Amino acid sequence: MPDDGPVIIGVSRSTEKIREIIRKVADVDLNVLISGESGVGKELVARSLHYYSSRKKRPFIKVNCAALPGELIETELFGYEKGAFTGADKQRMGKFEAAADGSIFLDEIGEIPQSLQAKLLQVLQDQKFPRIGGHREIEARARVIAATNRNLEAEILSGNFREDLYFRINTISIVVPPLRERPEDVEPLVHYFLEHLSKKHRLPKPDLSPRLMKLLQTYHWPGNVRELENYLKRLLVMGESKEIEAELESGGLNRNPAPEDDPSPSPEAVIEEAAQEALADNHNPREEKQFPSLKEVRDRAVQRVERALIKQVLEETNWNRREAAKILKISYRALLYKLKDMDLSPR
Ligand SMILES: Nc1ncnc2c1ncn2[C@@H]1O[C@H](COP(=O)(O)OP(=O)(O)OP(=O)(O)O)[C@@H](O)[C@H]1O
Repeated sequence: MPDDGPVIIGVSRSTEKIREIIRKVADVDLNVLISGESGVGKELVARSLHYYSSRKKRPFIKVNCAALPGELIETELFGYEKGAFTGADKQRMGKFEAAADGSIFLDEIGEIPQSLQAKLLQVLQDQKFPRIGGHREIEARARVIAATNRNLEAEILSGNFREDLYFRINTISIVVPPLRERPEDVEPLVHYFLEHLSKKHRLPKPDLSPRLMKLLQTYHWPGNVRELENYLKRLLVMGESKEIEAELESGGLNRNPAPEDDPSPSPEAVIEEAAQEALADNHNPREEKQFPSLKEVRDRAVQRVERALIKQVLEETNWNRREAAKILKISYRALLYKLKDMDLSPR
Protein backbone atom coordinates (compact mmCIF):
# COMPACT_ATOMS: atom_id res chain seq x y z
CA MET A 1 0.00 0.00 0.00
CA PRO A 2 1.36 3.46 -0.81
CA ASP A 3 2.51 5.38 2.24
CA ASP A 4 0.51 8.57 1.75
CA GLY A 5 -2.87 6.98 2.48
CA PRO A 6 -4.43 5.97 5.78
CA VAL A 7 -2.29 3.44 7.61
CA ILE A 8 -3.73 0.72 9.78
CA ILE A 9 -1.09 -0.22 12.30
CA GLY A 10 -1.04 -3.53 14.13
CA VAL A 11 0.38 -7.02 14.02
CA SER A 12 -2.47 -8.97 15.55
CA ARG A 13 -4.23 -11.63 13.52
CA SER A 14 -7.43 -9.55 13.55
CA THR A 15 -5.71 -6.40 12.28
CA GLU A 16 -3.98 -8.38 9.53
CA LYS A 17 -7.33 -9.85 8.58
CA ILE A 18 -8.90 -6.37 8.39
CA ARG A 19 -6.11 -5.14 6.10
CA GLU A 20 -6.66 -8.21 3.94
CA ILE A 21 -10.44 -7.61 3.71
CA ILE A 22 -9.81 -3.96 2.79
CA ARG A 23 -7.46 -5.05 0.00
CA LYS A 24 -10.06 -7.48 -1.30
CA VAL A 25 -13.18 -5.34 -1.14
CA ALA A 26 -11.95 -1.75 -1.52
CA ASP A 27 -12.60 -1.72 -5.22
CA VAL A 28 -15.76 -3.79 -5.27
CA ASP A 29 -18.94 -1.76 -5.20
CA LEU A 30 -20.55 -3.48 -2.25
CA ASN A 31 -21.92 -1.84 0.86
CA VAL A 32 -19.78 -2.36 3.92
CA LEU A 33 -20.76 -2.31 7.57
CA ILE A 34 -17.95 -1.72 10.04
CA SER A 35 -18.71 -2.49 13.66
CA GLY A 36 -16.79 -2.14 16.86
CA GLU A 37 -16.57 -0.13 20.05
CA SER A 38 -15.93 3.58 20.02
CA GLY A 39 -12.34 4.50 19.14
CA VAL A 40 -11.30 1.14 17.64
CA GLY A 41 -10.60 2.64 14.22
CA LYS A 42 -13.85 2.24 12.27
CA GLU A 43 -13.48 5.57 10.51
CA LEU A 44 -9.90 4.74 9.65
CA VAL A 45 -11.11 1.50 8.03
CA ALA A 46 -13.78 3.45 6.12
CA ARG A 47 -11.22 5.96 4.86
CA SER A 48 -8.90 3.13 3.84
CA LEU A 49 -11.71 1.46 1.87
CA HIS A 50 -12.25 4.72 0.02
CA TYR A 51 -8.56 5.47 -0.44
CA TYR A 52 -7.72 2.08 -1.91
CA SER A 53 -10.66 2.12 -4.30
CA SER A 54 -10.94 3.68 -7.73
CA ARG A 55 -13.15 6.30 -6.06
CA LYS A 56 -10.08 7.66 -4.27
CA LYS A 57 -10.06 10.96 -6.17
CA ARG A 58 -13.80 11.46 -5.57
CA PRO A 59 -15.27 12.84 -2.34
CA PHE A 60 -15.36 10.94 0.92
CA ILE A 61 -18.31 12.36 2.80
CA LYS A 62 -18.92 11.57 6.44
CA VAL A 63 -22.32 11.89 8.08
CA ASN A 64 -22.42 11.43 11.82
CA CYS A 65 -25.93 10.11 12.36
CA ALA A 66 -25.58 10.46 16.15
CA ALA A 67 -24.82 14.15 16.01
CA LEU A 68 -28.13 15.23 14.49
CA PRO A 69 -31.79 14.72 15.35
CA GLY A 70 -33.80 12.56 12.90
CA GLU A 71 -35.34 15.34 10.78
CA LEU A 72 -31.98 17.00 10.34
CA ILE A 73 -30.27 13.77 9.26
CA GLU A 74 -32.85 13.49 6.51
CA THR A 75 -32.16 16.98 5.14
CA GLU A 76 -28.46 16.41 5.65
CA LEU A 77 -28.55 13.20 3.58
CA PHE A 78 -30.94 14.14 0.83
CA GLY A 79 -30.90 17.95 0.68
CA TYR A 80 -33.98 20.06 0.03
CA GLU A 81 -35.58 22.37 -2.49
CA LYS A 82 -36.27 26.02 -1.84
CA GLY A 83 -39.56 26.34 0.05
CA ALA A 84 -39.63 22.65 1.11
CA PHE A 85 -40.31 23.76 4.70
CA THR A 86 -40.32 26.96 6.72
CA GLY A 87 -36.82 28.35 6.66
CA ALA A 88 -35.78 26.54 3.46
CA ASP A 89 -35.04 29.82 1.69
CA LYS A 90 -32.70 28.26 -0.83
CA GLN A 91 -32.04 24.89 -2.37
CA ARG A 92 -29.47 22.76 -0.56
CA MET A 93 -27.58 19.74 -1.78
CA GLY A 94 -27.54 16.70 0.52
CA LYS A 95 -24.54 14.54 1.40
CA PHE A 96 -25.58 11.73 -0.95
CA GLU A 97 -25.50 14.15 -3.82
CA ALA A 98 -22.25 15.73 -2.61
CA ALA A 99 -20.62 12.31 -2.38
CA ALA A 100 -21.51 11.76 -6.07
CA ASP A 101 -19.20 8.99 -7.34
CA GLY A 102 -17.24 8.89 -4.12
CA SER A 103 -18.08 7.22 -0.83
CA ILE A 104 -20.57 8.20 1.82
CA PHE A 105 -19.67 7.17 5.36
CA LEU A 106 -22.73 6.80 7.57
CA ASP A 107 -21.21 6.83 11.02
CA GLU A 108 -23.31 5.57 13.94
CA ILE A 109 -25.99 4.25 11.63
CA GLY A 110 -27.71 2.57 14.59
CA GLU A 111 -28.84 6.02 15.73
CA ILE A 112 -31.06 6.84 12.79
CA PRO A 113 -34.78 6.87 13.60
CA GLN A 114 -37.12 4.21 12.25
CA SER A 115 -38.88 6.52 9.79
CA LEU A 116 -35.59 7.43 8.19
CA GLN A 117 -34.45 3.81 8.15
CA ALA A 118 -37.35 3.06 5.81
CA LYS A 119 -36.43 5.96 3.54
CA LEU A 120 -32.76 5.05 3.49
CA LEU A 121 -33.63 1.48 2.55
CA GLN A 122 -35.76 2.75 -0.29
CA VAL A 123 -32.95 4.96 -1.57
CA LEU A 124 -30.43 2.13 -1.39
CA GLN A 125 -32.80 -0.12 -3.30
CA ASP A 126 -33.79 2.39 -5.98
CA GLN A 127 -30.40 4.11 -6.11
CA LYS A 128 -32.18 7.39 -6.58
CA PHE A 129 -34.06 9.92 -4.52
CA PRO A 130 -35.62 13.37 -4.81
CA ARG A 131 -34.43 16.26 -2.64
CA ILE A 132 -36.93 16.97 0.13
CA GLY A 133 -39.79 18.96 -1.36
CA GLY A 134 -38.64 18.14 -4.90
CA HIS A 135 -39.70 15.78 -7.68
CA ARG A 136 -36.63 15.36 -9.83
CA GLU A 137 -34.89 12.07 -9.03
CA ILE A 138 -31.20 12.30 -8.25
CA GLU A 139 -28.99 9.28 -8.70
CA ALA A 140 -27.43 7.85 -5.55
CA ARG A 141 -24.14 6.62 -6.98
CA ALA A 142 -21.95 6.90 -3.89
CA ARG A 143 -20.65 3.76 -2.29
CA VAL A 144 -22.18 3.33 1.14
CA ILE A 145 -19.93 2.52 4.06
CA ALA A 146 -21.70 2.42 7.41
CA ALA A 147 -20.36 2.07 10.93
CA THR A 148 -21.89 1.25 14.25
CA ASN A 149 -20.79 0.77 17.82
CA ARG A 150 -24.10 -0.83 18.66
CA ASN A 151 -24.92 -4.47 18.26
CA LEU A 152 -27.32 -4.07 15.35
CA GLU A 153 -28.46 -7.68 15.54
CA ALA A 154 -29.61 -7.04 19.12
CA GLU A 155 -31.21 -3.78 17.95
CA ILE A 156 -33.14 -5.76 15.31
CA LEU A 157 -34.38 -8.18 17.96
CA SER A 158 -35.51 -5.33 20.17
CA GLY A 159 -37.31 -3.75 17.22
CA ASN A 160 -35.07 -0.68 16.97
CA PHE A 161 -33.40 -1.44 13.66
CA ARG A 162 -34.91 -2.72 10.45
CA GLU A 163 -33.68 -6.12 9.45
CA ASP A 164 -34.05 -5.40 5.73
CA LEU A 165 -31.90 -2.28 6.04
CA TYR A 166 -29.34 -4.26 8.02
CA PHE A 167 -29.03 -6.82 5.22
CA ARG A 168 -28.77 -4.06 2.66
CA ILE A 169 -25.88 -2.27 4.37
CA ASN A 170 -24.15 -5.37 5.68
CA THR A 171 -23.15 -6.98 2.38
CA ILE A 172 -19.58 -7.02 3.63
CA SER A 173 -19.05 -6.98 7.36
CA ILE A 174 -15.85 -5.79 9.03
CA VAL A 175 -15.64 -6.20 12.78
CA VAL A 176 -12.90 -4.25 14.52
CA PRO A 177 -12.18 -5.83 17.91
CA PRO A 178 -11.54 -3.74 21.01
CA LEU A 179 -7.87 -2.97 21.67
CA ARG A 180 -7.91 -5.02 24.89
CA GLU A 181 -8.53 -8.11 22.76
CA ARG A 182 -5.43 -7.51 20.63
CA PRO A 183 -2.72 -6.39 23.07
CA GLU A 184 -0.01 -7.27 20.55
CA ASP A 185 -1.13 -4.19 18.57
CA VAL A 186 -0.28 -1.83 21.45
CA GLU A 187 3.49 -1.73 20.98
CA PRO A 188 3.46 -0.99 17.22
CA LEU A 189 0.70 1.59 17.79
CA VAL A 190 2.77 3.27 20.52
CA HIS A 191 5.82 3.51 18.25
CA TYR A 192 3.74 4.74 15.36
CA PHE A 193 1.93 7.44 17.36
CA LEU A 194 5.09 8.66 19.11
CA GLU A 195 6.90 8.92 15.78
CA HIS A 196 3.99 10.58 14.04
CA LEU A 197 3.04 12.94 16.88
CA SER A 198 6.59 14.03 17.64
CA LYS A 199 7.08 14.95 13.97
CA LYS A 200 3.73 16.73 13.80
CA HIS A 201 4.27 18.77 16.96
CA ARG A 202 8.03 19.11 16.46
CA LEU A 203 8.76 17.67 19.86
CA PRO A 204 11.46 15.14 20.78
CA LYS A 205 10.29 11.56 20.97
CA PRO A 206 10.07 10.59 24.66
CA ASP A 207 11.73 7.46 26.01
CA LEU A 208 9.26 4.93 27.23
CA SER A 209 10.16 2.85 30.26
CA PRO A 210 9.63 -0.91 29.92
CA ARG A 211 7.29 -0.60 32.90
CA LEU A 212 5.09 1.94 31.12
CA MET A 213 5.02 -0.18 27.96
CA LYS A 214 3.95 -3.19 30.01
CA LEU A 215 1.17 -1.13 31.63
CA LEU A 216 0.01 0.10 28.23
CA GLN A 217 -0.16 -3.48 27.02
CA THR A 218 -2.22 -4.69 29.97
CA TYR A 219 -4.58 -1.71 30.38
CA HIS A 220 -8.25 -2.31 29.65
CA TRP A 221 -8.57 0.53 27.05
CA PRO A 222 -12.28 1.38 27.32
CA GLY A 223 -11.70 4.22 24.82
CA ASN A 224 -9.60 1.93 22.60
CA VAL A 225 -7.00 3.33 20.16
CA ARG A 226 -8.27 6.89 20.58
CA GLU A 227 -7.59 6.69 24.31
CA LEU A 228 -4.11 5.27 23.69
CA GLU A 229 -3.40 8.10 21.25
CA ASN A 230 -4.51 10.64 23.86
CA TYR A 231 -2.25 9.16 26.52
CA LEU A 232 0.67 9.35 24.12
CA LYS A 233 -0.10 12.96 23.24
CA ARG A 234 -0.04 13.72 26.94
CA LEU A 235 3.22 11.88 27.36
CA LEU A 236 4.76 13.76 24.48
CA VAL A 237 3.60 17.23 25.48
CA MET A 238 3.49 17.04 29.27
CA GLY A 239 6.00 14.24 29.84
CA GLU A 240 3.90 12.90 32.70
CA SER A 241 5.16 9.34 32.48
CA LYS A 242 5.08 8.67 36.24
CA GLU A 243 1.52 10.04 36.53
CA ILE A 244 0.43 7.97 33.56
CA GLU A 245 2.01 4.86 35.05
CA ALA A 246 0.17 5.45 38.33
CA GLU A 247 -3.10 6.11 36.53
CA LEU A 248 -2.91 3.04 34.36
CA GLU A 249 -1.95 0.96 37.32
CA SER A 250 -4.84 2.01 39.51
CA GLY A 251 -7.53 2.65 36.91
CA GLY A 252 -6.37 0.11 34.42
CA LEU A 253 -5.41 -3.11 35.97
CA ASN A 254 -8.31 -3.04 38.43
CA ARG A 255 -10.88 -1.84 35.97
CA ASN A 256 -12.76 -5.09 35.88
CA PRO A 257 -12.32 -6.56 39.32
CA ALA A 258 -14.18 -9.66 40.38
CA PRO A 259 -17.64 -8.62 41.54
CA GLU A 260 -16.89 -9.29 45.21
CA ASP A 261 -13.97 -6.83 45.06
CA ASP A 262 -15.96 -4.21 43.21
CA PRO A 263 -16.06 -1.10 45.37
CA SER A 264 -18.63 0.68 43.16
CA PRO A 265 -22.29 0.29 44.13
CA SER A 266 -24.67 -1.74 41.99
CA PRO A 267 -27.10 0.19 39.72
CA GLU A 268 -29.92 -0.79 42.11
CA ALA A 269 -28.00 0.70 45.04
CA VAL A 270 -27.39 3.91 43.06
CA ILE A 271 -31.10 4.18 42.24
CA GLU A 272 -32.13 3.46 45.82
CA GLU A 273 -29.74 6.04 47.23
CA ALA A 274 -30.77 8.76 44.76
CA ALA A 275 -34.45 8.07 45.47
CA GLN A 276 -33.80 8.30 49.22
CA GLU A 277 -32.05 11.63 48.69
CA ALA A 278 -34.99 12.93 46.66
CA LEU A 279 -37.30 12.01 49.51
CA ALA A 280 -34.97 13.49 52.09
CA ASP A 281 -35.21 16.78 50.17
CA ASN A 282 -38.82 16.97 51.34
CA HIS A 283 -37.93 17.14 54.94
CA ASN A 284 -38.49 20.65 56.12
CA PRO A 285 -38.10 20.96 59.90
CA ARG A 286 -40.02 24.21 60.11
CA GLU A 287 -43.03 23.09 58.15
CA GLU A 288 -43.36 19.43 59.02
CA LYS A 289 -46.86 19.14 57.63
CA GLN A 290 -46.25 20.60 54.20
CA PHE A 291 -45.85 17.80 51.73
CA PRO A 292 -44.92 18.38 48.11
CA SER A 293 -47.10 16.93 45.40
CA LEU A 294 -46.44 13.38 44.25
CA LYS A 295 -45.50 14.70 40.83
CA GLU A 296 -42.92 17.04 42.34
CA VAL A 297 -41.27 14.20 44.26
CA ARG A 298 -41.41 11.95 41.24
CA ASP A 299 -39.73 14.52 38.99
CA ARG A 300 -37.09 15.18 41.58
CA ALA A 301 -36.49 11.46 42.13
CA VAL A 302 -36.23 10.76 38.41
CA GLN A 303 -33.75 13.58 37.97
CA ARG A 304 -31.60 12.42 40.84
CA VAL A 305 -31.69 8.80 39.83
CA GLU A 306 -30.81 9.65 36.24
CA ARG A 307 -27.98 11.90 37.30
CA ALA A 308 -26.55 9.38 39.75
CA LEU A 309 -26.71 6.55 37.25
CA ILE A 310 -25.25 8.56 34.38
CA LYS A 311 -22.43 9.74 36.61
CA GLN A 312 -21.65 6.23 37.75
CA VAL A 313 -21.63 4.81 34.22
CA LEU A 314 -19.43 7.66 32.99
CA GLU A 315 -16.96 7.12 35.79
CA GLU A 316 -16.83 3.44 35.04
CA THR A 317 -16.24 4.03 31.35
CA ASN A 318 -13.59 6.62 32.07
CA TRP A 319 -15.89 9.31 30.68
CA ASN A 320 -16.20 7.58 27.36
CA ARG A 321 -19.53 9.10 26.39
CA ARG A 322 -20.25 6.79 23.49
CA GLU A 323 -19.62 3.72 25.57
CA ALA A 324 -21.74 5.19 28.39
CA ALA A 325 -24.62 5.94 26.00
CA LYS A 326 -24.46 2.35 24.82
CA ILE A 327 -24.62 1.00 28.36
CA LEU A 328 -27.46 3.37 29.26
CA LYS A 329 -29.24 2.44 26.02
CA ILE A 330 -29.80 6.03 24.94
CA SER A 331 -28.41 7.76 21.90
CA TYR A 332 -25.07 9.49 22.14
CA ARG A 333 -26.74 12.77 21.36
CA ALA A 334 -29.39 12.31 24.06
CA LEU A 335 -26.59 11.69 26.54
CA LEU A 336 -24.80 14.88 25.48
CA TYR A 337 -28.01 16.86 26.06
CA LYS A 338 -28.43 15.32 29.49
CA LEU A 339 -24.85 16.11 30.47
CA LYS A 340 -25.40 19.71 29.46
CA ASP A 341 -28.70 19.90 31.35
CA MET A 342 -27.27 18.27 34.43
CA ASP A 343 -24.09 20.24 34.21
CA LEU A 344 -22.06 17.06 34.49
CA SER A 345 -18.44 17.09 33.37
CA PRO A 346 -15.35 15.01 34.22
CA ARG A 347 -13.94 17.51 36.74
N1 LIG B 1 -4.94 0.44 13.69
C1 LIG B 1 -4.75 1.78 13.77
N2 LIG B 1 -3.62 2.32 13.29
C2 LIG B 1 -3.40 3.65 13.37
N3 LIG B 1 -4.25 4.52 13.92
C3 LIG B 1 -5.40 4.04 14.42
C4 LIG B 1 -5.71 2.64 14.36
N4 LIG B 1 -6.94 2.46 14.90
C5 LIG B 1 -7.38 3.67 15.27
N5 LIG B 1 -6.46 4.62 14.99
C6 LIG B 1 -6.58 6.05 15.30
O1 LIG B 1 -7.33 6.16 16.50
C7 LIG B 1 -8.24 7.26 16.43
C8 LIG B 1 -9.67 6.76 16.59
O2 LIG B 1 -10.03 6.01 15.43
P1 LIG B 1 -11.42 6.19 14.65
O3 LIG B 1 -11.89 7.60 14.74
O4 LIG B 1 -11.25 5.60 13.31
O5 LIG B 1 -12.34 5.28 15.60
P2 LIG B 1 -13.89 4.96 15.48
O6 LIG B 1 -14.04 3.52 15.78
O7 LIG B 1 -14.42 5.47 14.18
O8 LIG B 1 -14.47 5.83 16.69
P3 LIG B 1 -15.99 6.33 16.95
O9 LIG B 1 -16.86 5.11 17.05
O10 LIG B 1 -15.88 7.01 18.28
O11 LIG B 1 -16.35 7.25 15.83
C9 LIG B 1 -7.99 7.95 15.11
O12 LIG B 1 -7.04 8.97 15.29
C10 LIG B 1 -7.39 6.82 14.25
O13 LIG B 1 -6.59 7.32 13.22
